[in-house]
Amino acid sequence: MVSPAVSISYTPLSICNGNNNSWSSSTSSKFLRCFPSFPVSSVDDENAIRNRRVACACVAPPQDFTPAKFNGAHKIENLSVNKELEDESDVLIECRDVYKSFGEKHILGGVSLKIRHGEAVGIIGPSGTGKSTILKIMAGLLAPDKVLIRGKTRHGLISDEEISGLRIGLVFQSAALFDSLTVRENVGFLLYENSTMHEDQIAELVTETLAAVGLKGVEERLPSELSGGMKKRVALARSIIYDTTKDAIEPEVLLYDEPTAGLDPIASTVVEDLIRSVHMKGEDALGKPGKIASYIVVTHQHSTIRRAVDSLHPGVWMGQLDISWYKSLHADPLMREELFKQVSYSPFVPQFCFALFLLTELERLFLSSVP
Ligand SMILES: Nc1ncnc2c1ncn2[C@@H]1O[C@H](COP(=O)(O)OP(=O)(O)OP(=O)(O)O)[C@@H](O)[C@H]1O
Repeated sequence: MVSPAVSISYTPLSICNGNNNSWSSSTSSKFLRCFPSFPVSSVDDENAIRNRRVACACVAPPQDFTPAKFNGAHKIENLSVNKELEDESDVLIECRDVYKSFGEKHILGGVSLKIRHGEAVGIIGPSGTGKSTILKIMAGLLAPDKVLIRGKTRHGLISDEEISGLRIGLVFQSAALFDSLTVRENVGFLLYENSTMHEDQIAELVTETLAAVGLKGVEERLPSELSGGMKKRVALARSIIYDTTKDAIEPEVLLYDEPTAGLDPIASTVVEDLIRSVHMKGEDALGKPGKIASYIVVTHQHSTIRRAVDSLHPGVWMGQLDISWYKSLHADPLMREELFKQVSYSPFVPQFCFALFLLTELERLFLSSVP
């Protein structure tokens, strides 16, 4: 299993997205440039917006954390260098310098990220910055313009064959159920189409999988007869069902695109807890351990960050779970406040929090002075 240690400077999943960036090829050194650029770029806010630059903060401290380590930039560099020497064998997906444009619109300008085994990672950022796009690229649904994507055996553009090297599930923002198919047919779709399993076997497995996400007796309903929250749970069930007649073909990585968008707080909580429960560190509604090794959640909801990515348990902060936050320089101020609030709850990172807080306040002061 994974090395849980994550330092401020190390980026288990780091996005730095900017057309103008001049990072070097090493992931860690990219982040070193990215992080200090946070307040500096704010000085050139117009530029930052034009370049759609997304800065990232990775706030889980390393295992051997002592507050003294977060005294200054030189410390951050040292930590980063240490991490660079670490074993990379637990990296499930690595994207390096992913570029994507739609016509004249440059959406991703050199995004780099790593997903390690066991990580639960959140991605936040304003609308239109390419969060869904990067998920689709990772899932192989979109071809990037220029890229190096590594997923176990996978290099370059993703093909079906290569995907078999790493099993990825994607839960779409809209649930994306087939309206004319029943819940059973939706959840078992892949198995009906692609497996040698008998129909009764699939039906049984569908019922079991639905029960794992807390849904019972809805197998024969149409999607139009479900609430928004139920649809999301059906979509989740569809993404975690797998052919039990084969060895290990359940997805290893699940990508959630705004899984709680449009849900009320209670329905959101249910989905957030489900996301946790299907992770290998969780337990599903039937009490079985989850099978998903790692997941990424794109979200705009504070509660989802808190519940599905960041549980403020000290263990989390000590590295049982890696947490990354992405934030835009012009991000939703509430989201940013949430980030700092959560960070500052942690007794382990007071100095880092204080530094971030100061930087934010400085940036805010500067922005408020811009006419
Ligand atoms: N297939 C496509 N063709 C053309 N433009 C696209 C396509 N997919 C996405 N875009 C554009 O790319 C940009 C980024 O889209 P994306 O959905 O990745 O953003 P996002 O960060 O996930 O936004 P949101 O938070 O609103 O979901 C948007 O401006 C969108 O219009």
